[in-house]
Order: sequence, then C-alpha cells, then structure tokens
Amino acid sequence: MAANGNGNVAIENGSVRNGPGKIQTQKSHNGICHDDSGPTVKAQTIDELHSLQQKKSAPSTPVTGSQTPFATLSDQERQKMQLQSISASLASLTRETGPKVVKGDPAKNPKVAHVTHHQHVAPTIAVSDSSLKFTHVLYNLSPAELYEQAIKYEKGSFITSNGAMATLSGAKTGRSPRDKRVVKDDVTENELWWGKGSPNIEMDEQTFLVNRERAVDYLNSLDKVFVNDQFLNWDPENQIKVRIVSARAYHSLFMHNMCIRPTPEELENFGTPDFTIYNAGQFPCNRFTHYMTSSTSIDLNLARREMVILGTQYAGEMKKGLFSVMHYLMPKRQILSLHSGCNMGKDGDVALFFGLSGTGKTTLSTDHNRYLIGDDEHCWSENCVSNIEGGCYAKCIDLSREKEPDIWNAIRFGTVLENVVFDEHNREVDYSDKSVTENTRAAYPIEFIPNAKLPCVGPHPKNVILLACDAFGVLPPVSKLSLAQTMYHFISGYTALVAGTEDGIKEPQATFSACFGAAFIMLHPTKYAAMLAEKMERHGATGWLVNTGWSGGSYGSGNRIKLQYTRKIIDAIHNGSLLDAEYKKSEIFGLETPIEVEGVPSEILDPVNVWSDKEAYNETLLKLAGLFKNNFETFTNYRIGNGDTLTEEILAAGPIF
Ligand SMILES: Nc1ncnc2c1ncn2[C@@H]1O[C@H](COP(=O)(O)OP(=O)(O)O)[C@@H](O)[C@H]1O
Ligand SMILES: C=C(OP(=O)(O)O)C(=O)O
Ligand SMILES: [Ca+2]
Ligand SMILES: [Mn+2]
Repeated sequence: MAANGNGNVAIENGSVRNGPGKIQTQKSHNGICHDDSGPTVKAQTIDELHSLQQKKSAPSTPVTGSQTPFATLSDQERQKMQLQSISASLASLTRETGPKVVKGDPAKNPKVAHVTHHQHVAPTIAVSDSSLKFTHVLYNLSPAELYEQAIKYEKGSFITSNGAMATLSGAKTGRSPRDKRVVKDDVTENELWWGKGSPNIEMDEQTFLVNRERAVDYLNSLDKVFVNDQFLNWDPENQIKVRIVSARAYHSLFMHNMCIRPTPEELENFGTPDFTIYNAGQFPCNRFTHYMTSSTSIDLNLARREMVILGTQYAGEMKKGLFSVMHYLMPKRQILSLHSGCNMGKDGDVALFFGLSGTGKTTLSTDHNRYLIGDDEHCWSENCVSNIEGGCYAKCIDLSREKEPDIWNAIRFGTVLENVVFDEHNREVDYSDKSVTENTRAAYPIEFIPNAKLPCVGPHPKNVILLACDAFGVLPPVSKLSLAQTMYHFISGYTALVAGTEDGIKEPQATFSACFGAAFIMLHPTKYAAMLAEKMERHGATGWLVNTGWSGGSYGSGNRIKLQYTRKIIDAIHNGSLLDAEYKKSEIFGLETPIEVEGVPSEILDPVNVWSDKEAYNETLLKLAGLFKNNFETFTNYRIGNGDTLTEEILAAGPIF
C-alpha cells in the first residue's frame, strides 16, 4: 500500500475498491492474485495500446458532381498537389526547386525520407544543405493539436482555468505601424495613397525580395512550420483564399480563430491561395538592408500577393495586414471595406460601429440582445454587409463577467489569450494585471458568441455609428449627424488612442486617423468616404457620433462614460426612439444632441453640465476644434463624390469658431 498524496491510502495489488470506504480483498484458488473485475484492453503491448487510442480522421468527402478541377482527382493526387503547392509557397526564389515538404510532426515521423512526394523524381545532387533536409508542415491543425504543440514546444504557453491557451507575444505587444512597408511599383505608385498621413511607407521590389528570402530561409531552417489555408470574407462571391506560413503554434491557432475556417471538403479543393503571409516572427530583419529602420519589418507586395513579417510575434499584425490587403482588393470590385463592428437586431436592422482601437467596436457590437455579424472588419457590397473574418479579437484589460458576459464566456477551450497574467497554481486569469502589457487580448472563433449570425452576412445597414473615445471630455455622449457631418467625422477619424495597442503609446493621446483606420487603408481616404456617402444615401442610413470617452473633465480629471450608459444610448439608436427624440444644436461643433435618452442621466448629454470649471470646458472645446480644423486642412483640396455639393457641405460640417 502507498499514500497517494492526499493522505488517503491506495491499494496496489490484489484488492479492489468497491464503493467508498468498502474494501474487499479477493484471493484466487491458486493463490495468484487476479484483477478480473472489469474488461481488459485488446492489446499485447504498450505500443499496440497507444495505437488504439487514435483513429484515422473521417475519410475525405466522396467526390460529388462539383465542377472544381480538384474534384476529379484521386485522394492521392490531391494530397500530392497540396504538398506541391506548399512546397512552391516555401520556395526560395534563388534556388531551383522548393523544399522537400512532408506533412506531420517530425517527432512522430522520423523516417520521412520514404514518404516524400519527390520519390518519383530522378535523384539530383544536392547543392545546398537546405535541399538535404525536409520541411515538416503542420497543416491546418485542430485547436487541440495546436494546444499540444504550443505546450510542448513554446515557452510561455499554458492552459488557463477557463480552458483557454495563454501565450506571450514576445517583445512586441502591439502593432508596429512605423515598420509597415508597401512595395511601390509602376501600378501601386499611381493607385495607392502615398505621402503625408498615409500608412503606406514605401519599399522597392528588390528589398521586398531580400526580406522574403530571409523569412523563407528562416522558416525552412526550422524543424517544422505551420501552414493555415483559410478564407476571408463571408460573402461567397467575394471570398479570398489566404495561406499563412508561421513558426509558432500560437500564430496558427490565432489565425485558425480569426480567419474563416474551411470545411474538410473546401480544404481538399483549396488549390492555390490568392494571398500568402510569411510570418518569421521573432527572426529580425537585417538593418543593413535598404529601408530598414528597426529590427521589425512588415512588408506588403500587392503584385506578388504576399506579405512578409520579420521581427515581431504580435499576432495582430497578420490580422490587420490582411485587412490592408482587403482595403485594396475590395474597392477594385466597388465593395467598401470598413474598419467597423456590425450587428443585427431581431427585425433585421443592421448597425455598423466605426472606431479606432479601444473605442468600443468589439464591446458594443457584442450585444446579448442582437446578432453579432462581426467585431472589426467588414465589407459593404451591392447586396449585403459581410464580415471579413471568422473570429473576434477582444481586449481583456479589466474584463468583467458582469459587464461583458458574452466576451467572458467566449474565453474557453480554443481561445488564444495573449499576454495575460494568471495564478501560477490554479491558473486563474487576473484581467486587471498589466504586468506584461495593457493590450491583453483574447482571440476566439465568432461562434463562441452565442448569438453570432452565421453565416456572418446581413442586409444593408440602417445605422452608422461613429465611435470616438474623446480624452478631452467635450464631445457629447451622442449626436445625430447629417450625411455631410457623418462624412466630415468619418474622414477626420478622431479619437484618443488607448495605451498599448500601438507600440510606444503609454497614455491616451488625441489622434486623427482617416476612415477610423488610416493604418489599414490603401487608397486615399476620400475614395472610401465617397463610397460610404453613396451607400448611406442610397439605403437611407442615419449617422451617429458616440463618445465612449471622458465626461466631466478631460483624461486625468473626468471619468470614462459608464459602459452601461453607452449601451443605453446604443439601444435607443437601434430601437429607433432616438431618431424621434427632441434635439438641440451644440456650440462650435454644431452637433445635434438629444435632450433625453432612456436610462441615461439627462445632465450628461450636454458635456458642459458635468464640468465644474466652465471656463476650462470652453477652452478645451476650442482646443479640440482647432485640432480638428488643422487636421482637415489636408483634405480641403479633394472632391468627394461626383458633384461639388457634397464636398462643400462636408467642408462646412466641421467646427465653426
Ligand atoms: N463607455 C464605454 N463604451 C465602450 N467601451 C468602454 C466604455 N467604457 C469602458 N470601455 C472599455 O473600453 C474598451 C473598448 O475596447 P474594444 O471594444 O476592444 O474597442 P475596439 O474593438 O474598437 O478596439 C473595452 O475594454 C471596454 O470595456
Ligand atoms: C487588432 C487591432 O484592432 P482593434 O484594437 O481595433 O481591436 C489593432 O489595432 O491592432
Ligand atoms: Ca473591458
Ligand atoms: Mn476590437
């Protein structure tokens, strides 16, 4: 007998437990002890036993009458083409052939030399060490497999008490917009927005190829790489196939959650991707390379339809990098790409929530009384709105079960929890802990939200809500906007950046970001604005400006508007009651503000009421108005839409003082 660590005694041999506290000892007739009280396994050895544990995944779907070129292939041919496609993705551009790729974990397939698809090719003489080795590909692994990979091989990966996978993103805990570069060639030179205010910092094709080679060589030097083949955009007519090659299980699980997950049948017929990301993560760029100003480089090549990530493991770069690509590809098809959340009421009324990071897109679109279409990236086409992604990326700082129950409950098995702090023993997460970063995040598939709208598409929006987190505390909690005002504020894209999401921002700071997403747009802001104006007008959508920021003073003296009140304001927009409310016009900004909103103290609706120092309020209001005016100077030479009328109205829709 031996103590089992709980102070209890376990019986090792010759006896069985039979209900609590009742121990029977049996002796067989020949004196040898047998435990034959239960059925036994059908295995002679441990290896045999282990081989019973895992069964083959369901066989591939039988070929139906579908018209895809892959449908007529045998399973073997299809597998071969899939490996060839991955090998081509991973090919160096300076060597003749791609790497020898083999599917599966190298720890489980030690004798790979006999299973490569190169076996029919006449033997060649290896010209480099890299052509002697295999690149093991972990292809579209399941969350459970990715958990195992992360926990076995990636330091800093843990299962938290809610079942989520906690991980660290390394030195970078936010995006690095100053390290994002776009290849300027004959086409993009004319098509894209360059220069002041533009997020597109130029690089040349040659430098891109240098960085691409660096990433590919790094990835091929690893024991194994993760490859995700997935989709973007729930609108079936405008879906984009993406391939993400990465070094970490964390990155693979993140993209599994954030992109649209293919069915087994869709995966079999995937073919070649429309766009590929090479994420070399921690492996830096070389600062002796032309254009490189730090160890981090995020490089976009639209002609090659490729992106290279060097020197950052922050997973948000991949998600937002693909968003930039959509901001280029979709407008070419007359589809508007939107940095917005989106949800739908029981009656089919759709609302968009525009806003920069930290303004409340995720929080407010995740509404228990409405269907969630998506929290961050959408397309608005001739026919519908559609989510670009298959998951949500919520901030976790100070997350509470009571205030945000749906997000809280979405943090479970399968969810990636980035940079959170948890108890070393019971693994309970402390969402208030900022020891690693303020920008703690949870990435989960959209179906983890119980009232997600699947597929994530909806009819034309009825309300367009512009969220601004005003750190000055002078914008009203809600205003109803004219079309021209909506465009003015859309182009301005004002907010206060909340600490942490972008590198180097330690406290809220006033910022203007055109289209509420200047870091991601590829064309001039007025192109997107013109499309939005045209769509809003045609479908009779109403614009609103909602301040989710400070009230009763600026950051430091006032307080952030209670989420509870913002939710009531949003409810009143959705249910139509705010459209018919009584309004008054605010000074300077000329914003129509309601006198009353159900469930919200009326005094806060006009910010001046809750500032104790009225003079300070007036000064701050004028200061902010000045910042708006300065910012808009760069747009005064552009025309929006076809005639001049809208342009003139927009120019008159800003603050007057
Ligand atoms: N009045 C408010 N409205 C919206 N969010 C608020 C409010 N007060 C505090 N918050 C917090 O601000 C953060 C908003 O972030 P999030 O919804 O992730 O923004 P986004 O998705 O636009 O980046 C959340 O952590 C939320 O809990
Ligand atoms: C992932 C991001 O988006 P958001 O903060 O808007 O959720 C980001 O800006 O890095
Ligand atoms: Ca929160
Ligand atoms: Mn968000």
